[in-house]
Order: sequence, then structure tokens, then C-alpha cells
Amino acid sequence: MTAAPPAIGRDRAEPAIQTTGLTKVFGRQRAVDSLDLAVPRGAVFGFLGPNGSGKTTTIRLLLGLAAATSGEVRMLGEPMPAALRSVLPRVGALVEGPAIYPFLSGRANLLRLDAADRHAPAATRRTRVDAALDRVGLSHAAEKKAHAYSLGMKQRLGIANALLRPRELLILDEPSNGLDPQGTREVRHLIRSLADDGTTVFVSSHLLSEIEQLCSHVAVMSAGRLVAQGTLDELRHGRDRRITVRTPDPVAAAGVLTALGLAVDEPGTAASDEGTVTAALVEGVLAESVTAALVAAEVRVRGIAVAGETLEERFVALTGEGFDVAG
Ligand SMILES: Nc1ncnc2c1ncn2[C@@H]1O[C@H](COP(=O)(O)OP(=O)(O)OP(=O)(O)O)[C@@H](O)[C@H]1O
Repeated sequence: MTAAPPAIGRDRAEPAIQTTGLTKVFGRQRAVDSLDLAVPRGAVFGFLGPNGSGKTTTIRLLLGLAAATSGEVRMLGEPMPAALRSVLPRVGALVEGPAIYPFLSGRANLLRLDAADRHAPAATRRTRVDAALDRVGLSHAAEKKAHAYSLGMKQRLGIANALLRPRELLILDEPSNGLDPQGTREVRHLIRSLADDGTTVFVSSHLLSEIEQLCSHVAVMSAGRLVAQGTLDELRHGRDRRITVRTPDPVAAAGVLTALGLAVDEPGTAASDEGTVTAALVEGVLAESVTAALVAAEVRVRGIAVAGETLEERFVALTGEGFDVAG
């Protein structure tokens, strides 16, 4: 007889976060407008958008810090906010900077924050706090007063607070905001190592470079609406990809590309020099199938390159705004 799968197995099949038609209206403004988000388990999910595009409002709705005007949220397989009490202990969050007492040490801050959690047993408090400090690389500075911490250290202390319990999901609102490059690197490394341990991470940012370096998935917000969502690769290779074949047999190569359904550029145009054949790639035709077809047709190939819009160009086109690229 086979045992029924454990409950945790069932809900693990669901996305870590799923929203359907999530909407928040302030007066006449739709800060979040019909948002359908799906954050897969195990993803480092970048929530990208210019300032004011609705990221923080969305995060507040996810965490039950604000009530939705309409729409649904499911988190870790449970409906929210109905299951808030059972779900929130499994979710660590850093929203709008950590609430830190400047004149207490890092350790004393965490002891205090842990004591505020009525589910946290006092007997194991020190062990828990030391483990969290160790996890974010602050053990050496545990006795230092928090006001003497760098911004990056303060952010890591805030993340340590979110990690006082084992978490399945971490929600971080602009964790690199205001950090210098060193602090940004520290936070990025920390997020990566948390993801390596299997934690799903949902991280908002207005910095494209940050999301590009860190995330497996990305959703792009613009004026309250979701304008793109997918893996980083899907977004990167979304459209307008062109393939260029360098060959001493351009006529034969053009024939192969045409047979594959690609629209080959007219020879003699700027994009198509002698010995070079270019075409727009279409959905379902991969560069590797083009290569295989050229080889099968015995076309001599000197080189193949695929180029497309950069992610930055894509996002600017999607949101109609520039992003801070370097921060
Ligand atoms: N409590 C509120 N009352 C009225 N309007 C609000 C409130 N909270 C947010 N807004 C508005 O909703 C829009 C989205 O704001 P939100 O803070 O979610 O954006 P964001 O993408 O997080 O931007 P930022 O990175 O600047 O915080 C903004 O125009 C903001 O002014």
C-alpha cells in the first residue's frame, strides 16, 4: 500500500507565491493593477520596476501589511491573508529597511527582536541569534553597536532578523538600496548562498544590473502593471534575435535558412555582406538547429553568431523608462 503524500509534498508543488488579479487602489490611483505573479519554488525572483511602479505596495499586500482592493494571493500553497498565522512564520521579510536600535549591539538587537516573537523559545534564543549572525557573516561584529555598522552590515542584520527561524521564502524589498558597491556585493552573496540552501527568494529592485546578476526569474512592473515575467533567459532571448552565418557558400546557406522558415535579409543590404547571411530567428528555431541543418546540407561555415536586444533595451522598451544600470 502506498502512503498518501505528506501535506508538505502537496503544497510544495504550488508556486511559492501566486497572485491572481491582485489590485490595490489608493483614491484614484491603481498602485497595483490586476497583477498575476507566479514565483516558482527555489527561484531567486527579481521584482523589477522603476520607483513608484508598485513594488513595495505589492510586497505589503503579499505580507498582509495592506489589504487588497481585489484579487487573490496564495503563499506557500495557502490562501492569504486567511492563512496568515500559519504562513508568515515560514516567510522571512525585509521591508523598508530593518528596524534597528542604534545604541544596542548587533547581537542585542537580534536578542530583542527574537524575544518579541512569542513563538520563539527563550531557552534556545542565544543559539538562534548566534546562528543568524553567523549566517550573514556578522559574528565578528556581534558586540559592536549597530550605529557603527556600515549600511551593508545593517542590511545584513535586518536579513539576520528575517532568518531567526528557518524560512522557506524570503521577501526582500530593495535590499541594496543606499548601499555602496561593497555592501551591494555582500548582500548579493548572502542572497545567493540562501538560495543555494533551497530558500525561495523574492527580491525587489529598481536596478537592472542587480537583478541580472542575482536572479533566475524576473517580473517587470510599470505603473502598477506587470509587463513581463519569466526566466532571465526567456526575457533575454525574448525577441528580435538575429542569426548571422559567415560562410563561403552564402547562396546555399540562405537556402537552408529559408527552408527552416527564416526570413533571410536581402544580400547586399548593410546587414548581409558577401560571405555573410543574416536572418531574424523565429520562435521554435534554435541556433543549434540552424547549425545542424547547415552541416547536414554540407554548407561550409566559418562562424555563427546570435545577437539580440540587450536586457536593458528590452526593459526600457517595456517600461518606457530608463533604469539605473550600475546603481
Ligand atoms: N499609502 C499610500 N497612499 C497613497 N498612495 C500610495 C500609498 N502607497 C503607495 N502609494 C502610491 O502608489 C504608487 C506605487 O508605490 P510603491 O511604493 O508601491 O512603488 P515602488 O515601485 O515600491 O516604488 P519605490 O521604489 O519608490 O518605493 C506610487 O505612486 C505611490 O505614490
